[in-house]
Amino acid sequence: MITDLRLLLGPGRAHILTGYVAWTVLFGVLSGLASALLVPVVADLASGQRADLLPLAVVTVVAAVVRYVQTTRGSAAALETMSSMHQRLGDHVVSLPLGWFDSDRTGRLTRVATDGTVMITGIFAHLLSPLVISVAAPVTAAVALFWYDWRIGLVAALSMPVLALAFRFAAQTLARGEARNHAADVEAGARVIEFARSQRVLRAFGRAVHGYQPLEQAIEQQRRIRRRTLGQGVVGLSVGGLTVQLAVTVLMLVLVWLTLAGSIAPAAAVALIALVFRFAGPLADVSEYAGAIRIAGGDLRRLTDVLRQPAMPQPRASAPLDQPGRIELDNVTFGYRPDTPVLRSVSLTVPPGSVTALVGPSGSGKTTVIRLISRFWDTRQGAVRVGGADVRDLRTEDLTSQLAVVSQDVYLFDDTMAANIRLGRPDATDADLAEAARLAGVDEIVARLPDGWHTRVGEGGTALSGGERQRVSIARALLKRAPIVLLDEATAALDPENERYVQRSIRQLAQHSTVLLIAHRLGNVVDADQIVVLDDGRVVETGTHQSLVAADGPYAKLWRAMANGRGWRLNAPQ
Ligand SMILES: Nc1ncnc2c1ncn2[C@@H]1O[C@H](COP(=O)(O)OP(=O)(O)OP(=O)(O)O)[C@@H](O)[C@H]1O
Repeated sequence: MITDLRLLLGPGRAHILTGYVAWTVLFGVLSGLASALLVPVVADLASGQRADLLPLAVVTVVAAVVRYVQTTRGSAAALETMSSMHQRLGDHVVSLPLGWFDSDRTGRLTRVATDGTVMITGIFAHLLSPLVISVAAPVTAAVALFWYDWRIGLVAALSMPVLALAFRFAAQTLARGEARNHAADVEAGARVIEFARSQRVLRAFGRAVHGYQPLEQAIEQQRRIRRRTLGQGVVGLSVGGLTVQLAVTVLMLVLVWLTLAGSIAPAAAVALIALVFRFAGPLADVSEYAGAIRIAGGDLRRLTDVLRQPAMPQPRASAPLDQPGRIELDNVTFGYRPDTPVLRSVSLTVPPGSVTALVGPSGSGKTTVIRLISRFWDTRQGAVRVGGADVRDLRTEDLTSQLAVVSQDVYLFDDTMAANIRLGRPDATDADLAEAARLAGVDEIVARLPDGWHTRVGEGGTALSGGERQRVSIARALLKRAPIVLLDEATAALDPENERYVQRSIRQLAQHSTVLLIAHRLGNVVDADQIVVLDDGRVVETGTHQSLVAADGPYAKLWRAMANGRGWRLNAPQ
């Protein structure tokens, strides 16, 4: 756990944690010492002598001061860990390959990032400190028992490994149960999100009212696992508690025996009983704290696991972009999974300032090409170059400054229309914004919205249609004026009005930028300077529309299928 907390704090700040733990141990030792110093006081009082209270008073005052410092150090360490946690998570998540963000991991990340704050406060305030004190104080009390009577000290020392084993068993049982609970919670959470997201489909097929089986099964499984964990947790805690009781009983028996045998004076025996309870009292809590610490440790580990995920390697400085606007895939073989290649030895060049259309049947790898150029993933074989530089030799900010991406799954933030378009270039003037919006046909959408430019578009842009969202995304790209525009035309929005705007925007974009587009519209394919045909992850043809139709190869078949309204199918009948 300490390693995970250090990782969250980041390099150069681990001393905050070490300092806090040191102060906590010191406080635990002092409170154990204060109990030990009670022994002579009680013994003197029991035998009717005058007791010297000074050492006890000094240690108590010092312990109070140490407690104050320890608590303030604890709050500071908790605050520091929380703020650095969010910062480090944020910094790291943006450097992870997009392949990492599957729905399970995203759900888990959401959970750890939101629960993380509460969890870290809890670790410092309610777990780490009590646990350290509950161990340091009894250990000091055991040393004191040795000091007063080595035989009782020996029994206390011998009981410690047995107690440690019992606490370990309790902690492991609780932690194992919690890990099962967590997995069941994540599964149930993912199914709830799936249920909410699939409402449209479920309702369309009349399934919503009949219950959603995967969700019901996940909730039932969650309930079963929680019940089992609860039972096992009780067993674990009972074993820890009973072992402490056993240790106390043995200590008391030895003490009584030694007193009856005359080895210990009755007054001293009374004082030692107090010390035995001081030894055992905090230990009784250890199994509970240790269990809770293990559980929190599991949560913490899930949080730091995100930080341990290898980030996309970044060069210290970017390679020079000596061929601005040029895109090149050089013998690229890539698969999302190592055993299933999606692109096979793909080589293609998009000259600066040209419009290149990427066509091919569904699943042929067109979107994957765009993802590799954007470096959402790294290719394992071959090279992807942007502006003449391998994308792996460019820092993220330098690569993204070269690219504007208009994808099918346009994400709009729950902000105003203006703010969503300004994402392309935050410092754009109002006039530039209006011009980009006009070209992409967003001004028409804005005119229809109740608050015009100030209308919030809802999370994910739910207030707009698919075609309208893509127009907003094109306006972003127009505003950004990046040297390269990667455009994945929306198949879902093939209405003539959209088509008109997209074509006009592409013409406009082509004036300043290289355009690589995944084309689904006849007009954009015919007008392209170059057409690259992909089939099953391979480039099967390259040329202009005329040359490819004349060649009467795969493109000509595609073209005829498309013109006949049957969509892109390489094997469509001619
Ligand atoms: N994140 C992913 N993980 C695993 N496989 C993926 C992933 N994304 C795409 N694929 C697979 O890679 C192959 C190529 O997909 P890609 O999206 O590049 O094709 P496409 O030509 O753009 O298809 P479409 O025209 O239908 O969008 C498909 O078999 C697809 O199932």
